[in-house]
Order: sequence, then C-alpha cells, then structure tokens
Amino acid sequence: LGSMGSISVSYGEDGPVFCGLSSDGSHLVACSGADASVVYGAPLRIPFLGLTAGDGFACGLLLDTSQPYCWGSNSYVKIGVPQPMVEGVEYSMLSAGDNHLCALRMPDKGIPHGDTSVIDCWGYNMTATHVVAGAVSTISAGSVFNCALFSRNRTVFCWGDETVSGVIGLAPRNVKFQSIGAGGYHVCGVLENAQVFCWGRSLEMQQVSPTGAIGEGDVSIVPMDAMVSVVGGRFHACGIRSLDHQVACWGFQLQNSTSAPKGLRLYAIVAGDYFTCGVPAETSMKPRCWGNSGPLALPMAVSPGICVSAACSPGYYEYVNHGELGGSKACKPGNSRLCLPCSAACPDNSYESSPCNVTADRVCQFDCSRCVSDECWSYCTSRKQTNNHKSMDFQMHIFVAEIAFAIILIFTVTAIACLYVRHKLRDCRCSKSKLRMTKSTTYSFRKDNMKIQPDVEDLKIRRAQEFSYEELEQATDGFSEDSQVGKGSFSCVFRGILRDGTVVAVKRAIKVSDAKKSSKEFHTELDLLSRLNHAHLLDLLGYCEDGSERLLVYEFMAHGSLYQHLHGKDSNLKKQLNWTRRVTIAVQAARGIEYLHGYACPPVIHRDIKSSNILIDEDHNARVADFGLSIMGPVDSGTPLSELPAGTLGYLDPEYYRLHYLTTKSDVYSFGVVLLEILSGRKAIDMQLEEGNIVEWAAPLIKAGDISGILDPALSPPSDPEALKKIAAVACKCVRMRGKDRPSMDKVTTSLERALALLMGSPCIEQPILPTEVVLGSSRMHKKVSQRSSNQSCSENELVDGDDQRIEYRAPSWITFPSVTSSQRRKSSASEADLDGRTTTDGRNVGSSIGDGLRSLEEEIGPASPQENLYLQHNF
Ligand SMILES: Nc1ncnc2c1ncn2[C@@H]1O[C@H](COP(=O)(O)OP(=O)(O)OP(=O)(O)O)[C@@H](O)[C@H]1O
Repeated sequence: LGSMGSISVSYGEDGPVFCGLSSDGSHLVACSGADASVVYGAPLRIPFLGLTAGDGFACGLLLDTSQPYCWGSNSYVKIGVPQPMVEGVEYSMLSAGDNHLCALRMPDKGIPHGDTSVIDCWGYNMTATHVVAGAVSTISAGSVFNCALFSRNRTVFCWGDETVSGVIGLAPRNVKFQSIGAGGYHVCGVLENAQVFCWGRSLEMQQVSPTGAIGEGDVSIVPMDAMVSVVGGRFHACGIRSLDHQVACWGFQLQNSTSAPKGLRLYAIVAGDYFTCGVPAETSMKPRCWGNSGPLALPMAVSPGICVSAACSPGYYEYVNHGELGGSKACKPGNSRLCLPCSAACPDNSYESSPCNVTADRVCQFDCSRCVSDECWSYCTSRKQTNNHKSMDFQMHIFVAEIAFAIILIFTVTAIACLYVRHKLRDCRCSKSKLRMTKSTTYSFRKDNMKIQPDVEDLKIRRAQEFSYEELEQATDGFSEDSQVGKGSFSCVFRGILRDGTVVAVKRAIKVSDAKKSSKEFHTELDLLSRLNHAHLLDLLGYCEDGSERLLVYEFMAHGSLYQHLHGKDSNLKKQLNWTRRVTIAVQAARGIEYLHGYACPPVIHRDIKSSNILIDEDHNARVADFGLSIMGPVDSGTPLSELPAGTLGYLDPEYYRLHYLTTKSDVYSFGVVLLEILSGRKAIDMQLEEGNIVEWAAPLIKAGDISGILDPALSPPSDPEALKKIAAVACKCVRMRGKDRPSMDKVTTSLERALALLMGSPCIEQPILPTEVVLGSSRMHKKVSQRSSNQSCSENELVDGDDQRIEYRAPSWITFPSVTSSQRRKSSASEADLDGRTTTDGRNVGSSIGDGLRSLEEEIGPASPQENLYLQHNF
C-alpha cells in the first residue's frame, strides 16, 4: 500500500514482511517476517532504487534498468519483471495495492505527446495503460485503487474500483497537497499548510473486518499536528509530525495491536494492512514496527529514503549516512542524493540553535528559563546536574582521593576473603567431582570414545535448565492424554505450559529396564545438545532426571512434524503445504543437517533423518529434531562401526545397513528420501502401493524424465516445473547406492537454494539465496569461523569459541532417550509407516522390495557375506 520508498511492508494470510534497502548505499534489499515467499524470494544481490509491497508480494524498481521487479506469491502479480507495455520503457516510481502494481513512466520515455504522464498498471482488474494530462510527481496505491499527485497544481486524481473503495468520487478537486499516502480504503495527504486531510470510507469498512477485532477511531478524524509525511494502512493512517519527527497514528487498529512508539524520532514510515514500520533517526537505522503481529524490532540497518538525481528542494536537506560504519555515501550513482524534510519549527520552550541547511536538519535547544513541558524539565535538570558536577569537580577530586585509599583497603580485604572462600569451595567441589568421575567411568562410550573432559561437560550441561518432575507434571496436566501431541518409539511428547506461561513440548521417555544405558544415552545427548546451535535445529530448554524418569523440555513446535503435514489424516494440512513452503522446508532442514555435518565440532551424523523428525514452528520454519541416534566422530572416516545399524525403515542407507559403514552420506541418503516424500506426498514405505519403497518407485521415473509422474497430486503443478525437476534430480543423487556417489550436504543445500530461487522466479539462480543470513544469522558466515577452527583440533578452547558464535544462532537442538537397537527401531517405525495390523504379508512385501534394492546394491558393491545375509533376513 502507499507510495514507493526505501522500505515496504507486505501483508496477507502468511503475515507481514518488512523489506528495506540497506543503509550502506549499496541499494540492496533485505526482508524479514513470516511470509517465506517474500523473505526468501527477495533478490539479495540486485540493487533497487525503491520498494513497494502488496498482499503477499513486494516489488522494487531496479536501479540499473528502471524496470519493476516483483517477488513473493500473488496470483495476480507476475513474479519477476512484469511484461512492459512498451519494450524497453523505463519507470521512475512504483506503487502496489492488494493485487496490483502500478508504475509511472519516466517523463522523457514513451510519452505520446506534450505535458502528459503515462502510468502502467498490472494485476487484478487493473492491467491497463493510463495517459494522464499533466506531469505526475507521485503515485500511491490503495487496496483496489490508485491516486496520482500532479506536480504543478499539486492536486490529486484517483482511479480504480470505485464500487469497492468508494475513494475515487470523494477525492477533493481543488485541494493542494505536498504529498499523499493511500491506505486500504482511504487516502491521506499533507496539505500545503502541513495539516493532514483524509478521505475515504474506512469507517464503513468496519464490517468487512474480523468481528470484534477493531478498536475505536475514524481515519477521517485526523490529528491537528503539522506533518511532513503520511502513510495509510488498511483502516488506519500514521504520519511523522513536523515539529519533533515523532509518529502519530489514528483510525482503526486491531485490538491486540502494539501501539506506535512514543518519544522516537523517525525519518520515514511505511504501512502494510495492520502493521506499520519506521526508520528511527538514530545511527543504528534499525527499523521499529508496531501494529498487529510481525517483528517489532528488525536487525537490519535500512536507508531512510529514496535517492533522487535533482538537488534537494527548499525545506529538505541532504541526508549523509553517519551510520555505525562511518559517513558512507547513501546513494548510488554518486550524483544522486537522499533528501529528507526539515523539521518545521522547534518545540515549545526551545529555540533554534542552528537552522536547517543543505546537509542537516535544524537543531533545537530548550530554553531552561522558560520550561513548561516535561521534556524541557528533564533536559534542563540533567544539564543542571552536569554543570553542578563541573563546579564540584575540584571538591570531588579531593573527595575521590580520600575515598580511594578506603576503597583500595576494602578491596584488598574483600579479595583476601574471596580467595579464602574459593579455596574452601574448591575443596568442596573437588570431592563432588571425584564422585562424578567415579560415576562417569561406567560410561565408557562417553569417556573413551567421545573424549569429553568431565569439567567441560558439566559446564555445558548447565546451559539447559533443570526442571523438577513435579513442575513438568503440573505443566502437562499430569501427562494427561489431552496434552499428548505425539508418540515415538520410546517416548511420548506432551504439550505443557510452564509457570511463566512458556508453551513447551515435554518428551517423556517410556521407562526402560536398562536404566544405566538409558542414563548414558540421556547424558550423551545432553552433552550433544550443548555443542549444537543452529536456527534449523530444535531448541532444548531443559531436562529432568528423577529416578527412572527422563524428561526433556523443548520449544513447542506449533505446526507439528512434516510427516503430519504430508501424511496426516487432515488432507488440508497437505494442501496448505504449497510448493514454496515445501521447498523452503527442504532448504531449512538441509541447512540444519549441513550444520551437523560441516560446522558442528566434532561433526555429528544424525542417523535418523525422516519427515517425522523435521518439525515446523509457528512461522512455518523447519527445525531438525531427534538426535537420539546421533554419532559424533570423524566424518567420512570409512571406519565401519561395531554397533548394529540403527535408523528407520525406508530411510536407512543401504550401504550402512549392508556394510555398517556409517558416514555423513548415510544422512544424505535419508534426506534424499525426505525430498522424495516432499515432492510426491508419499510415505517412505507405503505397503498399499505396488512399489512399497519410495526410492524404487520414484528414482526410475525421475531418471526417465517423468517428473510429473511423481509430483504430489494434492497440489497443482507449478507453472514452471524446472525447480521441482532440479529437486528431483538432487533427490535421485542423494539416494544413490554408494555413499561416495552421493553429494555432500552443503552441495545439496546449495542446489535446493537455487531451486527455491528458481521456483520464486529470482533472476539470480546462479547465486543461491541465503535467507538465514538476513533473518537469523548465517551458517555460511560461520563457515569461515568453523573452517578456521576445524584446522585446529577440536579442543576445549574451541568449544569456548563456539559459545561466542552461538549469539547468531538460536539455542540448541535435540535428544532422544533410551538406546535404540536397529530391530527395535525398525519394528516401531514400521508401525509408524502404517504397517499396523499387517504382519507376514507385509513382511514379505517389504522383503521383496528391499530385496530388489539389495540386488542392485550387490551389483555395485558385491554380494553380502553369510553373516550379513542373516542380519538382513532377521531385520527386514
Ligand atoms: N518439540 C515438539 N513440538 C511439537 N510436537 C513435537 C515436538 N517434538 C515431537 N513432537 C511430536 O511428537 C511426535 C513424536 O516425536 P518423537 O521424537 O518422540 O518420535 P518420532 O521421532 O516421531 O519417532 P521415533 O521415536 O520412532 O524416531 C513427533 O512426530 C511430533 O509430531
């Protein structure tokens, strides 16, 4: 909504997304918010002059070609460069409504005759070229209409769907505006005297909004303050006051909205439907947002306005970036500039200490002899204190010298006392640690194989909070059936609410007789968690070990597992997972696994990658869970592990179960199976189908180029299936028989990122998009640090370094409880894969389909030994 600016807010059912041009003068865009198609579709390496956004999409005016470029997902607005009405035409301004985009042609291009302006529009009921008599300086789009401001007589002209908007007929004819900002069903403008005037029918639109969600207020009842600019949301408007550059909002708000910040000076604002953001006049330039849902503070530094080639007009000053990196140029090319409006006057009781000039806004200072406002009082009081401090400086020096001696004395005494107490405490800890050391000798796996030093281990485990059994029992309503959200092979998962109101998932291990082993695994995994930290791994919040009870407390994943979405009873869930969401989930899960393989130290092999271990949080982001079977150790060492293979039927790497070679490529195989599930919507093993095993069914079809033969019939295929073809090819490579022929996880991630970019119509498919870099901090950025550290041995020091790195990631990840043998897990997973109630017949089916797989494996890696045959027969 509104006019083009350096910032934009898209909106829609997937939530608001803020996009902004970088403050460093690079003109590059970064987006943050809940709608993956807008966040991940943003072309990160293409410079834009300005941005605008609508329902589920954002558009920018390309700096180099002056063409519009859109991303996100909206059925009516073409993603990429909309077809120009005239070949090669260039534009100076864009504005986006709910389902359309309009662009103002550059004055010297494509103008048929004389003093006219040409505006091209695309989208729902809007695709047309409008030739307007008179030069237009600004265009601003509402939900289903547009307005243009003429540069000479400063009047407004609107067009679009009058029946729905009711705005066009109400537009004032001879009123002169400095600027305008269209909203959902209204337009506000700053008049020549800096007062605001709004028109439209947002008041009547109360009915079309969710019942009871609207607060009090009429958008036409405007504040009396003078404003420098104004923007419109769905039923509200906000403006920047001339006097102090603070924001004022009016009109309807959703009831659970956060209100506009007070006391904050802003350079620029932009509104989505119920969400508004502004760029604060601070050196950090990090946007602040308010309204309904969406992030309230954003980590990116953005530009406060768009660049123009003309000199700043009177009443404006040229903005110079004094950001955190120093005074860089705010605009490209060098002869363009960013003009911001001067403050109109100084607030009451203040006087102008320097006027607005070409490079700076006016500076105001309070007159402390005539204070009436609180702001003035607090300023003068603090200044008075400063002056008093100065006069007291000399006395202070003497005083300080006097007490310095006393402090040194106290410090010395305290230090001696502390050293004495520490000495006593160390004795005490020593005895405890001895006890623990004795205990830990029983955990030979951890002690001998993991090479973890006990005191480091203690330090790490302390990061997860310890809960009492009673607290978790209370949180989950006594582990009631109603609270249960899932069941795994060896644990039940409950939804719980902690005393402080945090919603959590509590994983309770089914009690096992082999308590020692279970405790071993519990500690191994707690230890593992402390090493892992990534945006796409599940966070552990705490644990409880009480007798034979083992409980783990995790962040609650509001949308359950990928398995539930793809294969659950609710077919709507499956449909909701459109291609963009599916591929986004694949990219995010791949990143989580890539982190385990390439960045965790020592590297971690998950061993149980499957769709039920990919959880989906409330923002629809994927989080890899369940490291219960994880093995830490040398990657791709090629050393066969002595343990029997473990994992889940249908996902298990044939080379691993056949030869017991466990490498990171085993996870790659399992992830390949997940990719096939995502593409086809089929389960990894589905005995109701002729080819029970998804790999044996899908791989030949993909190899034969029949991609449509495997795509999930629940979704209509995308207009351009190229991206899905690429993903199918990646999946095929992942499920190759030999591990060494499979790609590594970082290659898989890169290919998937490119496919996602392609799916969203990004022009830069050669450069993978890295949304995590924008939103959460990047695993790629960490690669450098990790690579540096991987050159050294994985020492204790590195673990400490790793702690610093965690700042950029979310907190850790996952655990499972008891030790799980392969046969146990396969039995249980077979039940998960809907094998319940089918015994011998299904068993034979599984055997035969796996047998085919084995035949091809044997062709590749030779026949199985008698012991291996026995093992395979027993387990499959
Ligand atoms: N943090 C969580 N938030 C919400 N739901 C969860 C969470 N963790 C697990 N679940 C739900 O509980 C189910 C069971 O999880 P669990 O990890 O115990 O078993 P699993 O991984 O599905 O199977 P297995 O134990 O056989 O590997 C999951 O499939 C998921 O639907």
